[in-house]
Amino acid sequence: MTSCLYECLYEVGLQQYYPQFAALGLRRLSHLSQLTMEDYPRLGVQDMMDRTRLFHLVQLVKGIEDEDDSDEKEDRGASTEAVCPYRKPPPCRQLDFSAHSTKLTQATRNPCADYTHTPSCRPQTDRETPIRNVHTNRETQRQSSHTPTGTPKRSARIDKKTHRCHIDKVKSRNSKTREEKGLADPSPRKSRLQQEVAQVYRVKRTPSYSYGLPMSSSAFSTRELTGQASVSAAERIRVCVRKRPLSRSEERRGETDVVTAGDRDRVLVHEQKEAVDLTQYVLQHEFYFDEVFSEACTNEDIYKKTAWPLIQHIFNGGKATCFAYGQTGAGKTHTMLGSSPRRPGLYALAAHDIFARLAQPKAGSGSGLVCSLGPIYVCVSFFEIYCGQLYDLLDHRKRLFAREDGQGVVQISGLREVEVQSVAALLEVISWGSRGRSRGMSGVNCDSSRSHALVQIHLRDRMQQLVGRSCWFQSFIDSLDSGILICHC
Ligand SMILES: Nc1ncnc2c1ncn2[C@@H]1O[C@H](COP(=O)(O)OP(=O)(O)OP(=O)(O)O)[C@@H](O)[C@H]1O
Repeated sequence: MTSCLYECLYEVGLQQYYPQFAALGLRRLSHLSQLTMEDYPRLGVQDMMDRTRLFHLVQLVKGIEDEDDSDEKEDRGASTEAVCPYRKPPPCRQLDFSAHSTKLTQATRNPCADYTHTPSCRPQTDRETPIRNVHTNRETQRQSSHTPTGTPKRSARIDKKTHRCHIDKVKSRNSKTREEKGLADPSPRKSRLQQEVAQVYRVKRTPSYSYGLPMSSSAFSTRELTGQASVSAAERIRVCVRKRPLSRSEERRGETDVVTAGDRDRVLVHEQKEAVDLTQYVLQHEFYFDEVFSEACTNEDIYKKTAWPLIQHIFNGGKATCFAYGQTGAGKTHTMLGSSPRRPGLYALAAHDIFARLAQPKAGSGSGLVCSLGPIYVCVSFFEIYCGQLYDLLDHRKRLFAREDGQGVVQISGLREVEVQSVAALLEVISWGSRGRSRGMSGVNCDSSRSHALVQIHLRDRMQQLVGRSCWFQSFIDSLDSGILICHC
């Protein structure tokens, strides 16, 4: 660890400070171990990110020095232990999860070290349980190099890589020295950095913890009791989650996937955290839903479990709503419209089923549909809510108004309804209407729909009476008597 200070500073993106380091006589990597945080301003390191990077680098150098020291002590034999009264205990963060309060974790103070291990001030709660060190160094590197929002953090990325490289260099130098001295190679020991893996804590569900299904929900209690994700017929609103894979551009940017679609009803969100002593750890949140679809699921899988039962419901004279909700770029359009004609979305799959059902002989009576007045017609309307205003997408974006009728039911006055007689016609109407939607570019989606869209498919008898209705929302919800909420993440 004699030189390569510039090289190391360069690796962590701090090379611009090298002249100040040199001016203050810091020319070797080993000199960094003398630095304290009070020295940072004198070196011109004011920026918070740069301070963090420098801190990590200094800790690394100290770790390597400690390792060298203990290696040498081992080489010299146990008798030398008596010479140094301060045998350094292994670094150990004792996290006390029994307290509810904001009791601070106190790291073991090392009398030999020339720095004080800053106590972590992460609030301790009995909802957080350390589970295991799940990440290898490489995984930790991936995890820790990103903020929870996925922004790459150069310092952390560089840290582990550079540090490893230096550990290897130092180790090879040490072993050479040992060989020269004729000493035996000590048993392989893991370096401090190699031992440094992100702790994962899972947030446990407690009565006051209300993520996911309400604890009062029948599904929740059934699941709790039987351990199964059974769905009771009485459940009228189901909430499902679809997780999309990282996009190519996200992968290119090296972003981390922080969501895991667990079992069929569970989602895990891995929240990257950093304690004040800059220790990285991961807080895992568990969320429960009626159904969880992983990135491996197709639109067909989702349709079968979500929208298909709704179609059966409308043929029994009911009203149903399918509401796709999620932040921009989460995959609502992908689910609802599909990505290509060969990979249809929920609209198309539903349209096929509706017309297939209508084509069945005695569709009305056989299916339980109330259609004593003869054949049933399929009518479509399509409008959007943009900046608080309603626009008819099937009528040249005509401005619409929501009004309450005598029964207190909200009606969209002036909304155009188009009768369709085939699947192709229905899809053509939807795709024609979609072209009129307000679009824009968002941070994560270059072709982002900037409005809330609402497709309604009405089944009417020849007296124009409504005998069944399905609504297909993207982002917007209305009163519904039965429905599916597909959240996207
Ligand atoms: N499950 C998925 N599998 C593969 N790619 C997906 C998936 N979900 C979304 N994508 C892709 O992600 C990108 C954004 O998806 P999409 O346009 O559907 O998002 P959105 O939620 O409708 O966004 P916005 O609200 O901005 O319109 C698209 O390129 C889409 O193909």
